[in-house]
Amino acid sequence: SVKAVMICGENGKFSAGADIKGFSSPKRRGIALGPIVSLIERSEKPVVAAIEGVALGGGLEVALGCHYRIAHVKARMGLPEVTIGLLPGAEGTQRLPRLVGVPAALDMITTGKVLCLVIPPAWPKTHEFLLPMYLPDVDALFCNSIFLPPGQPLGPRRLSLKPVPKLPNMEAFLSEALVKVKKQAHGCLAPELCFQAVKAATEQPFADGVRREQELFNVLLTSGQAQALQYAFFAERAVQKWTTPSGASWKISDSVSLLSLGLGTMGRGIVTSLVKAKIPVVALEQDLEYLNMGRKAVMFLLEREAMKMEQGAQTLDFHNPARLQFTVDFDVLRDVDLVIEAVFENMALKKEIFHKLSRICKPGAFLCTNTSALNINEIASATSRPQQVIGTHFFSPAHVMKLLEIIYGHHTSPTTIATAMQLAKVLKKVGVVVGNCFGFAGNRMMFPYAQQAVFLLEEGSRPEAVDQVIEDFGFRIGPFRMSDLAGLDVGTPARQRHGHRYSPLPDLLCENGRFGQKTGKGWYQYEKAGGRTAKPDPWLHSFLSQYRDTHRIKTRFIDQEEILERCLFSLINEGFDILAEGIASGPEHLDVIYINGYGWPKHRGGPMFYASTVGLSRILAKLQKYSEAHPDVPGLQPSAFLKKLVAMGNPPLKEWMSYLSRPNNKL
Ligand SMILES: CCCCCCCCCCCCC[C@H](O)CC(=O)SCCNC(=O)CCNC(=O)[C@H](O)C(C)(C)COP(=O)(O)OP(=O)(O)OC[C@H]1O[C@@H](n2cnc3c(N)ncnc32)[C@H](O)[C@@H]1OP(=O)(O)O
Repeated sequence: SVKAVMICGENGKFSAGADIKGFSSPKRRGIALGPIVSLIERSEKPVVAAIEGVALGGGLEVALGCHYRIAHVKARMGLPEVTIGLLPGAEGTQRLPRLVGVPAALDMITTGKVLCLVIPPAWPKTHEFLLPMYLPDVDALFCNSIFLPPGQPLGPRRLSLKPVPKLPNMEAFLSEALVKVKKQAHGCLAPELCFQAVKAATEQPFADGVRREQELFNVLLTSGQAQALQYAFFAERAVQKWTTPSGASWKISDSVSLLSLGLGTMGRGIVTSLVKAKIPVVALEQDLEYLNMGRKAVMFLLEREAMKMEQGAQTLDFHNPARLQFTVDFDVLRDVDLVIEAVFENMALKKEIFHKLSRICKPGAFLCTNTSALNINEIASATSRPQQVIGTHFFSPAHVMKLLEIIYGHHTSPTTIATAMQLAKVLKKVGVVVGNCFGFAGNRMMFPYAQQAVFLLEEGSRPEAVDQVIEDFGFRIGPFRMSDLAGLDVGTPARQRHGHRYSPLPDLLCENGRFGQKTGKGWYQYEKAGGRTAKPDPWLHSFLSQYRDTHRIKTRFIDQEEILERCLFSLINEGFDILAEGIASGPEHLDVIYINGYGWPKHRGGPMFYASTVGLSRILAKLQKYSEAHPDVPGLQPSAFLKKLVAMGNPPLKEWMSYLSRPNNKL
């Protein structure tokens, strides 16, 4: 007597797919979702997927096995398996191309993008894939009347029986698509295997395509990359759950106004990201000329962001002074709830400004400083409210980069930390709370890495060789290309200083007018000042030879293994010191920082996860070897905490912190 079956989720959500934890569980059992989806599709009774909330991964694959799909206007759908190192393994790579065509299916499956419904102008309107309809309107009657004219056979509704829509130039399209997928993958395996599975749909009958999908799925399931990406998925969520023991929190609502002080590169990005998050913001500069320059730059960024968004300009509403205001009048400080200072990295200037802020701002206002290395306690000491002072280290470009490093000082209150975490959430950034030390967690780990890269040049390598190794590892950009991009005059780096090895190379390049991309030459040469295409530079090669001759450094061939190990192991080594000092609450925090702020390849799970996969004993042995060869480089001397973990038998990463004898977090 059943006329039709409707599958829906509970609590406003269809399904987020398979339980990701299950993939790495030792008790993993082969629960095959594909045959269940096939069974649904073979049903003689019509089956409708009623999608509300999310239909992701295996959830969407179930919907693809149904004969009809209807979706709530706010539904989000996608096959994000690639982002956790897998591919849709329940026949989704074979059904989706049959439904939406190869180009759209490839795009969804190889990127994992999650789609929202685009409501057509003449809504309501039917569409093969997405029929926008509010769920309350859906009932059995609706199913009968709209979908099931009496006697209509279900055959044409079964996707597995449909051919994959042909393209006039399928072969050429696929080879071009493969080049694009490989280029964007940066060494991650899953996008290419996703591609192969979809390609199989274009070449083989459905059943054979499914077999190919299963083979490829199993390759990924057992790969280290899938484990790394799934670790990163949970690590990102765990660090954001950070709370103070008192459970302090503070909600940023529409009635809160924020002020960004300083409209240089960082200030402009910060204002843009606040406006994007629809927080009322006042942008303050010290002088009218800088204000006007800053205003122009912010407006340019906002126009560009609005163009990327559906109905962006109206939504952002940035011409409305209630939303965004520019001023040189410090009196506006009296009314704002939170200030983000983003002036130059100069302690004296910052202290002067914080003294002023503390005098003018209302008593409850929070004072954030955007700094990448300066001492939060010293800045806070210039105020009468150190408990409300906190570091918010944005990454450039601030309206794009996801990381917000949040630094608490000696006196910072839990409420202030909770406020900064809430700010990160509202800005759709990943907030990671760390303690106060020079460079905090991220840059502190970056220093030994950058230092090793320069030492390798002194000893015989070239910028292009070092960058190549690091980029082959999966970083978007190697240390020298990064240095040229940021400018050689930005950053810290006599061959000996305080008894430790030090390289003057970056300074010498600056003295030769080589500041990086902005001057058209740095570690590389560029087509013009401001150019982007790095070319190896014979001038630099001969400069390096002369430098080695002057300092009597014997040039030697340095292989890829040494380049990689000296750069990455020194960075990881610093990470162990940071954990031991309680600057970060756990290895996941450092991994999330590196993935979201420094371009560490996510499929390697972050530096500390990577260390756990390489094996701590191996890292220790290599550091010992390199530090014996370079006794004047402290960054290569193995961390005591690393040594302890090796002595304890190399415990799994989630147990590392339990080997520290004192509580690692003052909060
Ligand atoms: C039992 C398995 C055995 C395997 C044997 C092999 C047999 C082969 C079978 C093949 C079948 C393949 C099926 C399919 O192709 C594979 C998949 O479906 S993989 C999963 C794909 N889905 C996703 O990647 C979705 C990931 N989740 C999200 O994108 C987001 O979480 C969300 C759903 C959009 C919700 O976002 P938010 O509202 O912001 O909330 P959070 O992100 O904070 O999440 C809340 C809470 O839920 C946890 N969570 C979310 N999704 C999953 C998930 N799929 N599995 C497990 N846990 C999930 C998340 O971690 C949070 O948990 P908390 O931190 O609060 O503990």
